[in-house]
This record gives sequence, structure tokens and C-alpha cells, in this order.
Amino acid sequence: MRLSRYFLPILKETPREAEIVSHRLMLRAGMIRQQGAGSFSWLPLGKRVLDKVCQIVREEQNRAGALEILMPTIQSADLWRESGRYDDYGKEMLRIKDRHERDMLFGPTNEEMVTEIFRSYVKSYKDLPLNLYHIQWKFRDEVRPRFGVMRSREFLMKDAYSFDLDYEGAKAAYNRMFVSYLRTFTRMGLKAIPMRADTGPIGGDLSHEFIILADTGESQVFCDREFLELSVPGEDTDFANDAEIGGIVKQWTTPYAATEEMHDEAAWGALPEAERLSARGIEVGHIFHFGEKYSKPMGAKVAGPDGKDHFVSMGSYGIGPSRLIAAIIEASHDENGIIWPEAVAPFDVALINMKAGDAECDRACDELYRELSAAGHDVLYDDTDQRPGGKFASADLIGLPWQVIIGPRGVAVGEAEIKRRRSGERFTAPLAEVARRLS
Ligand SMILES: Nc1ncnc2c1ncn2[C@@H]1O[C@H](COS(=O)(=O)NC(=O)[C@@H](N)CS)[C@@H](O)[C@H]1O
Repeated sequence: MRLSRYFLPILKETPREAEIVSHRLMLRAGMIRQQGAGSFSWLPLGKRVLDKVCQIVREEQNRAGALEILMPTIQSADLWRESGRYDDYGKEMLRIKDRHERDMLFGPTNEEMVTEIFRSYVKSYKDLPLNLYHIQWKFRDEVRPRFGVMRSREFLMKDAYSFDLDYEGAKAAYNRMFVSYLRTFTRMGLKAIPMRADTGPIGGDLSHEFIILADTGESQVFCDREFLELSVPGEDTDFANDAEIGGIVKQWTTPYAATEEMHDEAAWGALPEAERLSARGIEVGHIFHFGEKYSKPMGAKVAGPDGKDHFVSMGSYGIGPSRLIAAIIEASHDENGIIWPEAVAPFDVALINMKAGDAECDRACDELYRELSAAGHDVLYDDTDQRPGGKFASADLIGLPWQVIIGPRGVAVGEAEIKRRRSGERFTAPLAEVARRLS
């Protein structure tokens, strides 16, 4: 992509309304634009990151056996009256009336709707287990939206819903999602720690939050340092093997870890001082088992092996892709800007022409652009007539993993300068070798 033809509204100064670094950097890097309280437009650079984050979430949900669907954002209140949540949900729910005066709402979550889909088609335990998920916008009228997309009112969520004959099946489904989450966050360069959590308006009796440790996190968390050493399940994890998956969950739920609401001072006190880690954290995922909480009032049941009807045992599993982008920046930035983990970077390479308009520099850049693209790199080519200092500052701000810098002196000897954004390491390479050196 040529920057001269892109739309990257970089801000020179720091927006004063931004309280935390991720909000500041997302605004300055031209990733988002606030449209109202807790409501944002995703501009081209931000949208590319959001799509990459969603693709990783999707791949790991699919690997765990979940099936992707897409449900509407606007829901009928009638469904929520069946579960009894229409009145309980409170002021966070955005309630709407259509032209026929029917009560509607902008969905904050989809347990009722997905249960309606399930009960309409599935009648036998032979069709279980089933896990349906979607990645869809939600609205929660937060009393105090803040920190940019970290706590917004309209936000993107991957929400998955599992259906099983009984608790044993539902726990196996819960474990598959648990392990899927460990993989998902790791692929984004994040260290997420699963913590026993409160179940809140979603309900149920078993729940874990996945927390990224970050100084600006809204949650106070407590955990055993052992988590920092645990290895994350690999691509060869067999999600069909309940025992293997259960073993991984046991390994990741044995050391102490709890959010403030669930903190147990006695258990914490029993830990050796050196093992205790108390920190602020950002909740990027939250999973719940809630059995028959929705299936019973909504009549979602299957015929069991005994020929009798059984209300299905359910769970729901959420990840916040839009919040995740802020969490990644909180966990990966420096004083010059964002440092994207390669898996979610909007582009791989910032190709910087220090002297746009100079025939030799232009020719070298055009050739490199073609070679790097042909080698599979996504290149953002700064072909603008901005002065070099401004180009370097912008490249550091938007945080692409690599910078390839072309200037008159280097071109004269057939060389480019390469900078690795994360480490700041710089080295020169012959133009013909650049594509190979970016690894
Ligand atoms: N106001 C918000 N802004 C941005 N992300 C949010 C917001 N509220 C929740 N999230 C994200 O959405 C995830 C799931 O939200 S939740 O309430 O915990 N869980 C549910 O809604 C369940 N239905 C899971 S399917 C959270 O872990 C968080 O990453």
C-alpha cells in the first residue's frame, strides 16, 4: 500500500481526553475515531488489526470444534422475557421500540437468541455436543465508558455457546474453550492468566476470566508466579480427547489465581511470599458454565439415551476483539509508540523513502516494494514528501515490526538500512538481500 494513496490520519499532539496509553496511541496512530460516548469508528489501520485479531480468534474457535454463525444485533424483547432477563438486565440494556411499537433491544449478549436457534432444530442427544459462535457487535450502556475501546458502549465480541446432554459433557465443552483461549491469546503475543471469576448477569456457578497483566488494568488480580512459566498447548492439541484437554485445564487451574471478587486471603497467605503476584489486569475473555439457566425456561431439550427429555446443559464463552487491541498496546509499546506483535500487525514492513522524487531512491523503493510483496510481506510504502524525521516518527508510532529505509547514500552503494521496531536493532543489507533478512 502506498501511503500517498492511503488514509492514515496521524495526530501530532496527544488528545487530552485519552487517559491511558492505548487510547492515546490508537487515536494518534489514526486507528479509531470517537463518534460518541463509548462509540468508535475503525479507520483503515485499526480495521486491519481488528480483522487480524478476529481471524486468530476464529481459527482457534474452529480448531476447538465450534461452528461459526452470525446472529443479528437487534433482538426481540420477547426472547428475553422468556428467560426473565429482560427486566433483570438493568440500565445497561439499550431498549428500542420499532414502528409497530414492539419492544426490541440492541443485544448485549446472545444466550437467549442462540438457545432459540438450538431448540428449533436439535431434539436428540445424538446431535450433541454442539458449540455455536459468532463475532458480532454488542451494545452495553456502560454508566461510564472510558479508556477508548477498552470499555466502550458498542464493542465487538466473539461469543460462543455450548450445548450438552449433561454436566459432564458441558464441563468437557468448557474445558475445550478454556484451552482454546490459552492458545488464542498466546498467538497475539499476550500472556493471559485464567482466574476464577464471578458470574454476574450471565449467571451460572463456574466461570473463569482471562486476564492480561497491565498496570492500567481495571481489575485487581492475585496469582501464583508459577503461571508465568506454564507452557501453552500447541497446534497438535487434540480437542477431541477430553482427558488430554481436562489435564491441561487442571494444570492451569491448580496454582492460585483469583480476581478481587473471588480472592481468598487464607489461600493467598498459604503461598510463599516469593510466589505471590498481585497486579492490575485487563479482562480479555470470560467463560461461564450455567447449566439449565436458559434451556429450562426456554424449553431447549433433547431426548436422552434413556428416551426421556433432558434440558441441555449450557455454557457461554466471550472474548472482546476490540478490547484486545487496546490490551495488546498496553502490553506492547514504548515511548515512541505501538510495538505490534507480528501476528496482528496491520502491515509487516514500513518502507521509508527518505527522498521521494529522487530517481534512484524511487526506483530502489519501487523494486523493493515489488520484491517484499512478492515474498508475502504486507508493505506500507511511505512515498510522501514528508521530511525523514517525520517519517521515522510515524513509523515508530504505528509500530510495524520492520522498517526498511532507503536514502541517497545507501542507494549509491546498493544498500538499505533495516530496523527491527521491537528491539530498535539497526543493520544495513544489500538491496537484493532485504527480503531474506526480514525474518
Ligand atoms: N464495555 C466493553 N467494551 C469492550 N469489551 C467488552 C466490554 N464488555 C465486555 N467486553 C469484552 O467481552 C468479553 C465477554 O463479555 S462478558 O460479559 O464477560 N461475557 C459475555 O457477555 C458472555 N455472553 C460470554 S459469551 C469480556 O471478556 C471483554 O473482553
